[in-house]
Formats: sequence, C-alpha cells, structure tokens
Amino acid sequence: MSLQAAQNQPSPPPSAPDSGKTLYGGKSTRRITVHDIAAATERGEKWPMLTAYDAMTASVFDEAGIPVMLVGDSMGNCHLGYETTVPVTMDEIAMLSAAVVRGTRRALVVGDLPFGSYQEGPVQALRNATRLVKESGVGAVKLEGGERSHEQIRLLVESGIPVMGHIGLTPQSVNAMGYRVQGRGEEAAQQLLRDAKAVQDAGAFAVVLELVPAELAAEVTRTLHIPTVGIGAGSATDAQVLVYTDMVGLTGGRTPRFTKQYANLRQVLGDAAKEFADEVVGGTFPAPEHTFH
Ligand SMILES: Nc1nc(=O)c2c([nH]1)NC[C@@H]1CN(c3ccc(C(=O)N[C@@H](CCC(=O)O)C(=O)O)cc3)CN21
Ligand SMILES: CC(C)C(=O)C(=O)O
Ligand SMILES: [Mg+2]
Repeated sequence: MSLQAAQNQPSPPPSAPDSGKTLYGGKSTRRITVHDIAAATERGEKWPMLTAYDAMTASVFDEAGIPVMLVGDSMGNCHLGYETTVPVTMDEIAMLSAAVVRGTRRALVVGDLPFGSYQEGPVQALRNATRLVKESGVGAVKLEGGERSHEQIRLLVESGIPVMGHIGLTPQSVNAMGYRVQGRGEEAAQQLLRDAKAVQDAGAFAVVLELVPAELAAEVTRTLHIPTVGIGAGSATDAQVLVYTDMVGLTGGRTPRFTKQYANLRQVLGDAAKEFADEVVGGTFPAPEHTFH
C-alpha cells in the first residue's frame, strides 16, 4: 500500500510494543487474521513473515512473535530433499500445514498451493484450498501467478478463503522461466504492474513480490492498496519474507543472494551430533545421571 495512504491513518505512538495492537511485538494471543494484517499495514507497520514446515520450528517463531507463517512449497528443496518446489504434492502441504497450525497459537498460517493443484482452473483451486482450510486449519492460502491466476483467486475469495498472491519470480515455473530477476525493462515492468493489479482486483489480501528490481517493487507498493511482501525485492515493500532454513543457515549448498543468514544452525547441529558421537565412542555418555538401577 502507498505511503500516502499510510500517512492518512492515525499514527500509533512511536514504539508501542505492548499496546497489544501491533502485529509484531503485540501481546494479544488470539489468532491473527487477514484483517489484523490490513490494519497493521494501514498503520504503517512493516511486518515479517517466515516459512515453517514443522510444529516445533513454528512454535519457536510463534513465541518470537512472527505474525505470519508460510508453509511454503519451498519445503520441497528446504525440508523434503527435492531439487525444486515442482514435485511437492497436496498431501505434503496438507500434512505439514496441519503441523504448523498445531505448533502456533497466534500466527496467521498461510498454506502454499503446490504446482499442479490450481493450474487446471478455479474449481480445482477451490477443492485444494478448501482441503487446506478444513483439514489443515490454515487461515489463508497462497498461489503463484498474476493475470493468469485471476479467476482462481476470485473464486477462492468469493468462497471465503483469504488468498495471498505471488508474482515476479514464480519458482513453480522454473522449467519455463529459470531463477532470473523479473520485471527488468519497460515491457516486463508493465506486465508486473498488470499482474499486481490483477491479483488485487481478484480480491487477494496481500501479494508476494519475488526477485524484482527494488524500484519496481516500490512502484507496485505505492500503486496497490493491499500489502506487498518482498523477497529479493528491496526494502520498500510493506512486509518481508525469508525461507527460514536460509535465515538460520540450514539450507545446504548455494542460497539466493537476497537471503540473509542470522544464525548458523548447520554448524550448531553438526557440532552437537559430533560431540554426542564422540562421547558414545569414548564411553562417557551415558553418565551416571542418565542411568537407572
Ligand atoms: N533455499 C531457498 N530459498 C529461497 O528463497 C527459495 C527456495 N529455496 N526455493 C523456492 C524459491 C526459489 N527461489 C530462488 C532460487 C534461486 C534464485 C537464484 O539463483 N537467484 C540468483 C539471481 C539470478 C539473477 O541475477 O537473475 C541469485 O544469485 O540470487 C532465486 C530465487 C526462491 N525460493
Ligand atoms: C519464498 C516464499 C514466498 C515461497 O513461496 C515459499 O517459501 O515457498
Ligand atoms: Mg512457494
């Protein structure tokens, strides 16, 4: 949404972490809704979103105050050992979304519709989104594509399912588009703007902008009234999302340049495993305090 629109809203006191009203740092323990997301964005709050693929990790992020959790199809390459997100199935998303819902009390949980679960058309999209809402308990779903997914988004929203759009780089189309920055050049920029408006017009409550030039992401953010969620899209978006395994240094191999590593859990977990193994081999674990007689 535009800065101007944000500035027309009554502004919160500078730093109100305990008002119970801010999205991040708020004290309220009830489940966050898409209405809370809209209200926070209108107040000019920037908000964080992280992926999660299991109940334990989700509970850590929930206790840290992360207001929106995405059960991303990035589980394909970040949790399930596939090369890409393309092979991820509805069964996998449904099972891990249910786990993330069980692990959270406050976060809005968004289930990512996987490749092949909505491309056939609006009816297929509704069937699969309904499954995530009823069986897994998610509060919203996300699907990729702008103009091309307009009808799917519209039917879901009309049916009472909040939808987050996703434009720019859409990894489910990797075989067609690669992992390149999107929206470079005048024609591509105009297409991205049309996609953003199509997502908003169809009724989405937010839209992910992935791997687009910062200036274009800023323009989309100024143009739309719904919040933009950036990943590799610069700092002007209303929200930011990261794949959590990138954020904590768990992802093996190369990670995209736009990620930032805030911890090195790969090192921590590896060191713990080696220490355990050394103590088993050396006979110092288990010690008397771990032993029953
Ligand atoms: N670990 C991980 N992090 C992600 O952010 C992520 C996934 N996996 N899987 C699903 C999608 C795929 N994403 C990707 C994957 C690769 C690049 C990549 O290689 N980008 C290049 C820039 C390319 C260019 O300059 O045009 C890079 O160096 O970052 C980007 C996004 C983002 N998502
Ligand atoms: C990177 C985010 C937006 C995503 O779609 C995912 O994690 O699957
Ligand atoms: Mg995804």
